[in-house]
Amino acid sequence: MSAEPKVLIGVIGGSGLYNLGDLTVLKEVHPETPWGLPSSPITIASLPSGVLVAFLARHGSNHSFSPSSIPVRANISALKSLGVKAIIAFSAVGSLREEIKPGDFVIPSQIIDRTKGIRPASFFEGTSVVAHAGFGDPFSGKLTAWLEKEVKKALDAKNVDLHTDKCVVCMEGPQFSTRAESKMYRHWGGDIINMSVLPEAKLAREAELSYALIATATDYDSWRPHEAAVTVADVFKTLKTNAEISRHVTAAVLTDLHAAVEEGDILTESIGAMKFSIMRPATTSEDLAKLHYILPEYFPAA
Ligand SMILES: CSC[C@H]1O[C@H](OP(=O)(O)O)[C@H](O)[C@@H]1O
Ligand SMILES: Nc1ncnc2[nH]cnc12
Repeated sequence: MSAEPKVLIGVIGGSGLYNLGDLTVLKEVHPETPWGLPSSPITIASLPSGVLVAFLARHGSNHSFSPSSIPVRANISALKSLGVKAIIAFSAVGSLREEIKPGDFVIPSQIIDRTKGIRPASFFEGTSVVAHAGFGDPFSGKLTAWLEKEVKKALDAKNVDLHTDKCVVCMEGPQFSTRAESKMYRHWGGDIINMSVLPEAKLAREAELSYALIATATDYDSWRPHEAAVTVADVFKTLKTNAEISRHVTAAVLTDLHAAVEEGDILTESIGAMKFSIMRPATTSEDLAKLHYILPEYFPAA
């Protein structure tokens, strides 16, 4: 009897990327988690190599969730419940640098948090548990390094530029930034801006999942003097091409990434990341059951 194929990699699609193209869809699941339902049903699909991938549309299949109302805890916990160990998240971003042109791809290494505290950003929120995850390096270093090499090869074939080691500013939205804010983010060291890498990256860290972002630039935000400030119409201009290139990237890298994840080294930073983060254990059976769903190693079944 052969073992069930594993779904080790989750892909989160952002604005414009609502499916991974013509992969073989095996099933769709929509698990009810302790934090509710994910944004959309999760598609389990097979690559031509037979490798399986779980795909989730961050804003829902019809883009029904605004960035501030995405059920991120449900999304991350649902992916983990399927056995996912590493997440590749795609995001449409504004560029804060002249050299990052609309149509370019960026794999960032840092985040500046400009969300407004209205998004639930921890699995421990509302429970008796107090925990503090390390977040100095908000993306998985090993996964990012692996992607930098392999995504570059895939993009070279399409003549698309890749920028690495950049800083993404995550703003609340839904309105875009003012010109003054956009200029300030450049002074702060921001290179690109979006509305959705947080709390996704924080929750992936708490769930001990490896997480990396592949950002696709759509516009120059609002910092350029004498140029119009960004509108959704600008974003739409490159969204379709960026989505096609994103599908090319996933088709090119996911089989080898699955092998690398299975081999294990990529996961060594994320697995065990929460081991010394918990200050106060669960004091109620409800909290224990809830957190067992996301971190069974530290919250064993009663
Ligand atoms: C459509 S412009 C603003 C919207 O686009 C980005 O979405 P995602 O990161 O999911 O690709 C940005 O973060 C905003 O949510
Ligand atoms: N300029 C911008 N600001 C915030 N999120 C974005 N997503 C795409 N472009 C953006």
